[in-house]
Amino acid sequence: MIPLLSLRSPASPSSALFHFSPSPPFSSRFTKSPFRRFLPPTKPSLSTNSFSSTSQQLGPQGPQNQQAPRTLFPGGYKRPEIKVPNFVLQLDPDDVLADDNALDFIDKAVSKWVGLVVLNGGEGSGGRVYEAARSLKAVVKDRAYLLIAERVDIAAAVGASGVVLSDQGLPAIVARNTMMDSKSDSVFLPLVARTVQSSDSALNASSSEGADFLIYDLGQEEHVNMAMKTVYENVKIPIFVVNNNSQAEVPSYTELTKIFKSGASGVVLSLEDLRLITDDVLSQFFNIVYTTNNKRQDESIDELEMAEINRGSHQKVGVAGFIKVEDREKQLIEKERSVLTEAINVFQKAAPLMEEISLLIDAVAQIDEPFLLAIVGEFNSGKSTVINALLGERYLTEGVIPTTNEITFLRYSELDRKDMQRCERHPDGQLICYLPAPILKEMNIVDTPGTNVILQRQQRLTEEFVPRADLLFFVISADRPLTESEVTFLCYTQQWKKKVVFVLNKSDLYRNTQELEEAISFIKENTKKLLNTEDVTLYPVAARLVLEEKLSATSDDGKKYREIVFTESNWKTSSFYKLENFLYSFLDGSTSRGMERMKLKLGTPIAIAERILSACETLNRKDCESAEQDLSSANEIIDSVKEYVIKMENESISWRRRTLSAIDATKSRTLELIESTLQLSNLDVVASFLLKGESSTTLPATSRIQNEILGPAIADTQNLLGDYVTWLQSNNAREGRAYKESFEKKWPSITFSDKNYPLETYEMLRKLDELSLRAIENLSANATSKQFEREVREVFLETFGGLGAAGLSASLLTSILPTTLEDLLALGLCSAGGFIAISNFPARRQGIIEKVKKTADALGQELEDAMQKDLQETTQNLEKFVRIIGEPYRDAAQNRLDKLLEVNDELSNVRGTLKMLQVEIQNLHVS
Ligand SMILES: Nc1nc2c(ncn2[C@@H]2O[C@H](COP(=O)(O)OP(=O)(O)OP(=O)(O)O)[C@@H](O)[C@H]2O)c(=O)[nH]1
Repeated sequence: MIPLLSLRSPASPSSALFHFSPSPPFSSRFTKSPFRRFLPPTKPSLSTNSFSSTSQQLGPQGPQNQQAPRTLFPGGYKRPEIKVPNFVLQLDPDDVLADDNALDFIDKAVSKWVGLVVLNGGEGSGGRVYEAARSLKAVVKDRAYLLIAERVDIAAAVGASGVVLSDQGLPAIVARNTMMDSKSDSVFLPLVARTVQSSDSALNASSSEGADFLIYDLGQEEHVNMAMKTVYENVKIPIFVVNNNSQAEVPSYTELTKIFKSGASGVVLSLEDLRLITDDVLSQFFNIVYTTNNKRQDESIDELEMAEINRGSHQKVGVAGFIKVEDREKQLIEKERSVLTEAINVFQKAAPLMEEISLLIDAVAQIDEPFLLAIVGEFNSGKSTVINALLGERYLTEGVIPTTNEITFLRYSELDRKDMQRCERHPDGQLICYLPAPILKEMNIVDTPGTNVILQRQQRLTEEFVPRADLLFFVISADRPLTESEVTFLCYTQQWKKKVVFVLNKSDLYRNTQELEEAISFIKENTKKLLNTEDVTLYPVAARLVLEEKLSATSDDGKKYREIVFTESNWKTSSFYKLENFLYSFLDGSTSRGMERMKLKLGTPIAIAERILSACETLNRKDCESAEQDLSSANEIIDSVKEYVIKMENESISWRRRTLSAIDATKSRTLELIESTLQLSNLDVVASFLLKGESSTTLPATSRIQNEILGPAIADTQNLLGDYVTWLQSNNAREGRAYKESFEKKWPSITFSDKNYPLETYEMLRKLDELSLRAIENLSANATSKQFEREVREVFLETFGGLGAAGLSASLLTSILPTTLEDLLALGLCSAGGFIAISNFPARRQGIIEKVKKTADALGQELEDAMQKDLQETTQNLEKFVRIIGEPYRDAAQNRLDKLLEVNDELSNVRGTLKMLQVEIQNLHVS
């Protein structure tokens, strides 16, 4: 850790910019940090039953509802970012449960001003806290972070973002791990905040504890201003202040501004406080804050630029931090810049939410920056000591406990004294220190936090920094060569294709060269396998001894040290010199080592681009699959109407059968009646026709036909067909609704107003000509029975009309013969008597029977056709309806697929261009 010799306003409010990542990594001064965009999902997250299961959703608006892909960093976790300045709303369970309006108010508050909601869990009963936490979670959603104070169990149970621990509460690491176990599917690490009441505990919580932010209760501090100053200057995580002893009812606008200006990241408010502060005050406060911050940011950039100019322009000389570069190389750098700029455009199109793209943006912006050497390794391996030994001064703090908590960026600056340095805290949190060490004229060196520290934040900082380094010095401690966690970290560095030089530090711990050689060969053997290369560079060093030698050397620039190195054959010091030589040989672009440095430097952004490209390709492939799936699902739904049609056809068979069997039954009963009426033996009828003539009263059979057969049959059939029509219409309406719902449910992100559909769309579901009903509506029992009577009368008259009263006696014979067979006998007898006319009777009767049968069959056919037509009309209407409402979904899927395929082509082009660029870089040779 850098001793703050001339720390320039390190924690001025300018560091409290708009987003504060709890563990912000390095980012270039002039570009935004890539990790700033690790924002909490401020919009409601993607619903699981959305159109696709992957990143993009269908929609006329395009893929803006894209879900963030998991990060490329190990474990796939992101550190949640806390927006500052911000308000913390602190609530008791009673605030939430006892007050009916509270939830509405909280809803409004999180939509506007409040970024963090803390529910006090310490004192209330577990049940009430849980109940309140659930209600809060339902209201807050993902718009703000919900944290539960002191109750890790409840925070885990309700899926809260994290916990707030009191001064004496659970260790942060225990709370975080418990939360992580319960949130195994979350991309975001849980937040752990600590309530502190003194500057000492604030410092402790932020550094060794690894809390993500602090709630600082000023009520216990005697010298509030002094305590605040100490805390703000030394604590690098967001601090929200609360004054539980304050007499003031509610902080005024002036107070809020004062608190903010003092360096706090925000204020903790109760529900009551927040209710009393008007929206005007809050919006005014935020306006002022943002304006002030923007101004400060601009100012700080100006100052930094000035500092750059004052420092001298050696870093601007040359290209990409190189001296002696040829035109060819310059052209290559420009080419790389343009290729990568184009690649960035494509990546942003392919995966707009992939935060790592900003890594590439930064890398491209830094293409002209000096070579970046990062020293990585486990904590306590001696990273800071190695750097100090390289620089020849104890600039960085060394120690047996984790001492480097931040990314510390070392740059050259001409300062008056050799042991002098000037450090600045970058708005993103890392330290930039300007030192007068000559080696920094040619490269920037970065000290990173140890990788196997229990504080996850530090490990993440280093992991996130790795992609941007041009060369890694992997420091291994001689007392534990190549641990499991080192192997894991090493494999991670290879995901970014990093060139690694191993530095086996603390070699002085070995008793003899044999021990040293054994260690070297053990490390080399294993790293060769791990890195799949024969070319492993390893330097055994004893950095502490070298540093001491250098410090005790009298002359400048370590001349004495070099003399020692050359004169002494002590490997403990001489091997460090080899490491330095290796590094210095990198400096000259006209040598092959220097050229390798150039290749590494140019390779850094390309490796990042390749990694992002692979991620984009995977994402695009999945998205294409899901778009194809969506398209075929939409088509399947539309086509599934055919199955519905078949089902309806099948079901309609029974309706038709019922109708036909009703007609059949009527026909049979009518025929029966005809048979029984049209008999020669039916003397009553004959007599009544013959004697009474046309004016005779209606036959009993006629009224039976009308009242008992046709009347009820027609009414029944009309009802049946009425039911049939209703069945068709209601099925259509229900099915149409179901189709619409299934589209909406499957792809909730797509919303179409009904106005977008043609006017008659919904009408289609009801529309029906009702041909079947119309076919029967004119059928009258009265008219038909009259017709029947006429026919019967005709038959009788034609048969018996010529006999007269005398002839009738012959026919009396038949009065005792009741059946048709008997009719025939009667016919025989009568024929013998010469009554020929009677012989036509059976044929006439058969004629009527045929006629009735024909009429009934024709009616059956007519009804069947009409019913079929009604069915067709309804199913066709449904098909049309489903096509109309399904079309937008299908089109959206098709459009999305087309766009994705376009992006896929562009990604392939990027891959090709990157490959060519890589070949060109590999072909760079010393001229
Ligand atoms: N014996 C021996 N001890 C060393 C050597 N180099 C460093 N140390 C000691 O190892 C301890 C850790 O050194 P640091 O340089 O702070 O280690 P670091 O890797 O930067 O530690 P963090 O910043 O906490 O990750 C200190 O006590 C150093 O004095 C060495 O060459 N030999």
